[in-house]
Amino acid sequence: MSTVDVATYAVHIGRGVLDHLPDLVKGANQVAVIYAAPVREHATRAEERLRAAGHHVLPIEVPDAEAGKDISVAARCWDALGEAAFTRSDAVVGVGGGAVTDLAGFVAASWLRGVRLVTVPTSLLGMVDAAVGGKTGINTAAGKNLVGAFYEPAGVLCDLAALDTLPADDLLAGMAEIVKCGFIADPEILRLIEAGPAAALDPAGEVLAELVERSVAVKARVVTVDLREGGLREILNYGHTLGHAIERRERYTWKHGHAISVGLVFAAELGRLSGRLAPDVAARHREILERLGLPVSYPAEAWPELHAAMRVDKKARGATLRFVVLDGLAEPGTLAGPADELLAEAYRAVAA
Ligand SMILES: NC(=O)c1ccc[n+]([C@@H]2O[C@H](COP(=O)([O-])OP(=O)(O)OC[C@H]3O[C@@H](n4cnc5c(N)ncnc54)[C@H](O)[C@@H]3O)[C@@H](O)[C@H]2O)c1
Ligand SMILES: O=C(O)C(=O)C[C@@H](O)[C@H](O)[C@H](O)COP(=O)(O)O
Ligand SMILES: [Zn+2]
Repeated sequence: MSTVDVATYAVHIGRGVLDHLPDLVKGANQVAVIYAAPVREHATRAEERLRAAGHHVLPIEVPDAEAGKDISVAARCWDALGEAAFTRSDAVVGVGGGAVTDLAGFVAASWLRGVRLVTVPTSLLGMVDAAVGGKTGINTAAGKNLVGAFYEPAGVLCDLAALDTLPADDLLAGMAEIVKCGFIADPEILRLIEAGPAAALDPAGEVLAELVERSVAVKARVVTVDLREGGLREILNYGHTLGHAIERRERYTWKHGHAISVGLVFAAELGRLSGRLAPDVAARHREILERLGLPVSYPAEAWPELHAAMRVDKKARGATLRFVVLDGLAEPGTLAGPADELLAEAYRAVAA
C-alpha cells in the first residue's frame, strides 16, 4: 500500500485500502453512496464497512458511464438527499469509474453548497485521474464537463483489487491518461510501458501498481500547485481539446481514454508542425498508444465538426483556441491561436 499526498488530503493506493473509509467519514450520521450498476459489488462492500462503523447508509444507484453525467441525474441525487434530510455533517461517497466520481463530486459540491466527499475509484482511469484533483462535473448538450465545480475530496481510496473486475477495454482507456502523464511529466512511465505493454496491462501486476502510483504523483504535484487551473494545471489537459470534441461527436459512446488517445497523437503533431517538438518524440506517441492497442485515428470527414466543437474547450479564450503541446519530453507548454491550416495539417496525421 502507498499514499500520495495532495494539497489537503491523501490518495491511498493498494489492495484493501477500503479499510480507510470509516475514518474519512467520521462524524457523519448519514453517508450517501453513489454508484452505477456494474460496480454494485464494490459499492456494497463500501456500504458494509460504513454500516459496521455505525453510519446510516443511503445507496443511490445512477445510470452508468456518461449517461450519469447529466443534470437530470444530479437532480435525482439532490432529491434523494433532500428526502433523507441530508445535512452538512453528512457525507457523499462516489464509488465507480470517472463518470460516477465526477457526478458524485458535483452532487457533493452543490448540495448545501458543499458536503464532505470521498471518492472510491474502481476504474483505472478513475484511480489515476478522475477521482483525484477536485474537478467535478456533468456534460451539457454543447459539450463535455461544461458544468461543474472544483471541489476537493476528503480522501481518495484506490483499491487495486477493483481492477480485477474491470473490463479490458476500460483498463486500456485508463492507460491513455497514464501515457499522458508520461509525456507531460514522468518519462519513466513511458519506459515501463514500452518494456512490456502486456505486463503493464496486467491488473494484478506490479508494473500497473507502479504506473498508478506514478500517475497519481504527477497529478498530485500539479493540482497541489494549481487547483483551479489558473495555469500549470492545463498540462493535465494534454490531448483533451480534440479528445473531448471526438467524445461529443460520438455522443459519448467512445470511451474517454480512447478519445484522448487520438487527441494525444493530434497534440503531438501540433507540437511537431509548430516546430517545437522533435519528430522522434512526436512519433513515440503513436507508437506507444498503438502498441497498447489504443486508437490513433479518426475519420477524415469529421474535421469541420471537430474544429467547431473545440471552441467550447475550457482553455479557449474568446475566439482563440489554446492547446497544450510539448517542447520536449516532460516539457509541456501552450500553443495559442494556431492557424486553421496548421490545425488541419495536424489532423491529417490522425485522419483515417
Ligand atoms: N475529474 C477529472 O479530473 C477527470 C479526469 C479524467 C476523466 N474524467 C472523466 O471520467 C470519465 C471516464 O472515466 P472511466 O474511464 O472510468 O469511465 P466510466 O466511468 O464510464 O467507467 C467505464 C465503465 O467501467 C465500469 N466500471 C468501473 N469500474 C469497474 C470495475 N471495477 N468493475 C467493473 N466495471 C467497472 C463503469 O461502470 C463503466 O461501465 C469521463 O467522464 C471523463 O470525462 C474526469
Ligand atoms: O484534472 C485535470 O485538470 C484534467 O484536465 C484531467 C483530464 O484528464 C480530465 O479528463 C478532465 O476531466 C478534463 O477536464 P476539462 O476541464 O477539460 O473538462
Ligand atoms: Zn481525461
